[in-house]
Amino acid sequence: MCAHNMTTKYALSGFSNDCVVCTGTTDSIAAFLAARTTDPGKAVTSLGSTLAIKLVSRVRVEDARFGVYSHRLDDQWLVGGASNSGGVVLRQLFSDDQLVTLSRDIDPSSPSPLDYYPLPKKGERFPVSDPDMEPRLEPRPDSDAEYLHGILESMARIEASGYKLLKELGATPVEEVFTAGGGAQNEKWTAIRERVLGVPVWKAEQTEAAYGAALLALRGATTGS
Ligand SMILES: Nc1ncnc2c1ncn2[C@@H]1O[C@H](COP(=O)(O)OP(=O)(O)O)[C@@H](O)[C@H]1O
Ligand SMILES: O=C(CO)[C@H](O)[C@H](O)COP(=O)(O)O
Repeated sequence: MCAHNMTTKYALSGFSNDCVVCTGTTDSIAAFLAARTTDPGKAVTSLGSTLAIKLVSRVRVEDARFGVYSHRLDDQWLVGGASNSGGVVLRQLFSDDQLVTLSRDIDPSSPSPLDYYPLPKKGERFPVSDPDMEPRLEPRPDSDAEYLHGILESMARIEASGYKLLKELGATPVEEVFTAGGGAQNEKWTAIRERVLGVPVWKAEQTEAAYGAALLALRGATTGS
């Protein structure tokens, strides 16, 4: 983080001379910061266009074979990765209104027998790094609600594989997950994920990454570090 007073050059663009500019961060780190959790074992899954996980760990973990990397978070580490699965696949198949109405017919306590690997196109980054992986979204049942249930459950399995992989690579095991992004609105999906992950899963109080970016800017502007 850093903060700089705007120079005359930028003031010419319409900003005042004392406007403070702070450098930002990526969307999933910003979403993590928005959730305001810092204890080891706490994590934030961002269910936006993609599925990104960030776990607070005492141990730094890096493994390019699986698309796993760490960012420093004060004296701890934010470890995780980003899957190409996520909301963009849902948008290819359903409108946001359909996601709401179809989800009403899903019983999250009942595991879906459908096994997919939902990707928008060829290629996965994490928890498997495979540029040639093909999307798997067949067979499609007659019922759209059953189809959505199978897709949400399959994405939950990808998320669970991600957290399991981080543990196997030496990260602090996940104990609790907060959710950010558009998918956080879906309570049925949250319940499915809680069953599949085996740890408590909550919607974060602030689900917008922009809120985390604003917190970061506040810290940069007030401490200058
Ligand atoms: N009710 C819902 N259930 C599950 N996913 C949803 C729902 N409503 C919207 N989404 C998904 O949320 C995504 C948008 O979330 P957002 O955080 O704005 O994504 P991003 O900023 O990464 O593009 C869309 O891809 C959409 O499929
Ligand atoms: O897929 C993404 C954006 O579309 C992810 O948010 C991004 O790859 C995650 O990056 P980082 O881990 O550095 O926050």
